[in-house]
Amino acid sequence: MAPILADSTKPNVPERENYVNSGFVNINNPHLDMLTEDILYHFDLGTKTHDLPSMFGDVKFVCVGGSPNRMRSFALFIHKELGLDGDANNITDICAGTDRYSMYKVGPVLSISHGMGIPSISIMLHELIKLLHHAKCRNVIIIRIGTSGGIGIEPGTVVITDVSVDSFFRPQFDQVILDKVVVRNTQLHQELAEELLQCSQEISSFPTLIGHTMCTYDFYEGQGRLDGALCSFSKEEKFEYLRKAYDAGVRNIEMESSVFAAMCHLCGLKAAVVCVTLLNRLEGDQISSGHNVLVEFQRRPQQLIAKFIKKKLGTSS
Ligand SMILES: O=P(O)(O)O[C@H]1O[C@H](CO)[C@@H](O)[C@H]1O
Ligand SMILES: O=c1cc[nH]c(=O)[nH]1
Repeated sequence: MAPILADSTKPNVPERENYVNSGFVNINNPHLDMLTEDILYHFDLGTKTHDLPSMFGDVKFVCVGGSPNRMRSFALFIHKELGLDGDANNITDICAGTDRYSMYKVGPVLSISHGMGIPSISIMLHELIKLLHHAKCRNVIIIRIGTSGGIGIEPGTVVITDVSVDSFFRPQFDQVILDKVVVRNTQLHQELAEELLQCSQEISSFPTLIGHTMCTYDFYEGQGRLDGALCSFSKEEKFEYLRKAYDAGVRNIEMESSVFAAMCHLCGLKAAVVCVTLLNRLEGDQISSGHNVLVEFQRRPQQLIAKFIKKKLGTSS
């Protein structure tokens, strides 16, 4: 078993200490200075081929979510909400040269897809954080707008994560680096979470709460589902586990929040995770709501974030 080390950047320091770097993104990699060109391969962007400061220098909000279609819809929605000039339908995918991720820029808002699971979002975040650094962006807020399975709460509830926990309900992300496991802090920005909750109270058309989010490596066995191709536990064991999770403060389960929280924290990015719950896992495993209901649920985090962005920009009515 590889040794478990705490991250050298003191994972358990109060989060604020990471947000005092004049607002710039903290890149902690001395090797990058040695590169004559940095190629962001999965974005099809690079420091020699693109003028990143002029393309992205004004970005203040980055919204990420699993699906390319959702992130395009969000871009169209935010274009309308911010009352920006031009035809939103002309918004183009900045990463069209690769089919890994989709990226749309709408005024100060960047909307990017990250695929499913920790490895996929982690690759995206490495390149996104370097992009924000190369573009000299300052005071960026990053928010994951996703879907999740709820525990003991009404489907359609929006959960704002205070801390992401692992399958053992520990507030940590274990990053394997070479032959070591480095333990990283998964706390999200508390003030930002409170601000978002405040915004949700002004919308009030759907329930919203702050709670712990459990991040797993899998949708089926990893989330205690009885309906995967493989299942080695009983119904009773499943419910015992989900009840334990609930008692530990977990209100929803998804698959990216831990590495998202850890990487954003280390790089000094103010981050939030806002996920709608598609079902109550104490009532079932299959996502059986109709298409229209699911589409409406997925819009809830978008509505909340649009309200928040407008408020921040001072364009809220
Ligand atoms: O709705 P998104 O952002 O894709 O997130 C959730 O949905 C996927 C599983 O269906 C996982 O990626 C999970 O984290
Ligand atoms: O149950 C669910 C629903 C959406 N996403 C997940 O990861 N789990």
